[in-house]
Amino acid sequence: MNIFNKIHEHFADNKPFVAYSKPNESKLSAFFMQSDTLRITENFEVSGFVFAPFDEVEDAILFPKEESEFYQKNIDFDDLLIESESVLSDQEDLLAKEKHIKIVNKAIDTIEKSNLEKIVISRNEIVDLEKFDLLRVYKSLLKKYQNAFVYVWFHPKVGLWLGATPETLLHVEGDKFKTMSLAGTQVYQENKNPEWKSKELEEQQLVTYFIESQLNPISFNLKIDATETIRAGNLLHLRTRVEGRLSTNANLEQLIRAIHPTPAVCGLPRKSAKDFILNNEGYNRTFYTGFLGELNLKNTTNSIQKSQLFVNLRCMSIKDNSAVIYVGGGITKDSVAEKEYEETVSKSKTMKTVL
Ligand SMILES: C=C(O[C@H]1C=CC=C(C(=O)O)[C@@H]1O)C(=O)O
Repeated sequence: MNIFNKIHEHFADNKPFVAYSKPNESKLSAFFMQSDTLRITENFEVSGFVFAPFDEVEDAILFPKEESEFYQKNIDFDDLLIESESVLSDQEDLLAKEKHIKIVNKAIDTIEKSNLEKIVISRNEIVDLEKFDLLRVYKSLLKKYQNAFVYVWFHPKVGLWLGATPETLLHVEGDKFKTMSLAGTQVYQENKNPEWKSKELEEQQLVTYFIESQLNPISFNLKIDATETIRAGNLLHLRTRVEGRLSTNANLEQLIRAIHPTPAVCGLPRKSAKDFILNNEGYNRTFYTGFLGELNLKNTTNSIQKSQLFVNLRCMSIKDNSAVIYVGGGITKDSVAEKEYEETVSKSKTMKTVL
């Protein structure tokens, strides 16, 4: 059966599934579950697909490999036919703007008066939908964001999520791993070379330093590449790739817990930034800024176990007839609250343009 029909059928039958395409791969993979029993993983030792929340005290949901039907298909996403997209009216919610600016100002104030260097402040935006056609929206995401990890994830007891994230949390194969420091944002402009200000350069550098210092005790041969500009839809970010080998006395769980959540989604120092977020954002991020992806799947060519995890950014959950879009940005002492709000507006367009 066509993989899209299978997604449609599974969703109509209210059964759990996930479908995804990895960055720059013309391939769609999917796990289809027969049972809707909610499975979780605490130590990341099992094989399957994991969907983990921002706050590690909440459960990471697992679609176990052995309980799912795994599908994979090569698809040229350029060839996908998409019915015309509806145009959403772009009305600004002034109350939401005021609220975000207020929290950002509080974060700046707290940074100035404490040892906090960075806090990622986010908000959610609810968009009413006249109708929601899952396949149309998912196909639009696949076609539009081919260099992202593009997914649709559903569990009847949890909800429906879609996203197109530019950020890798971890790729692990045997003892080799890769990760990245991704932060700093500006709107992409055609034929214009990006210029980065010190606020963005420092904000991203903090993430790189954090990753390096967290990985040093559990790895060796750590290699940190030069920082580059990457495009993610209508935006540009700063990215530094990091790779290394995991020490023999360390495991995947330690690796994940060492770097999640990075200061690209939480802040620095991690614990105080997280406390600030939980006490001030005023909503539960749930799976936004968590991570998701393949966990301990066997590479068919060399039998080595492989995990490919991505940070859940540029995402939305769908509830009844509305989309909840999640957006945030890194706040430092040099932030200007109004600009930070504008940045979240730009980030919300990644999802809004496909609705
Ligand atoms: C927190 C988000 O983005 C992160 C990733 C890239 C750039 C970011 C920034 O410039 O603030 C954020 O750290 C988001 O998209 O909601």
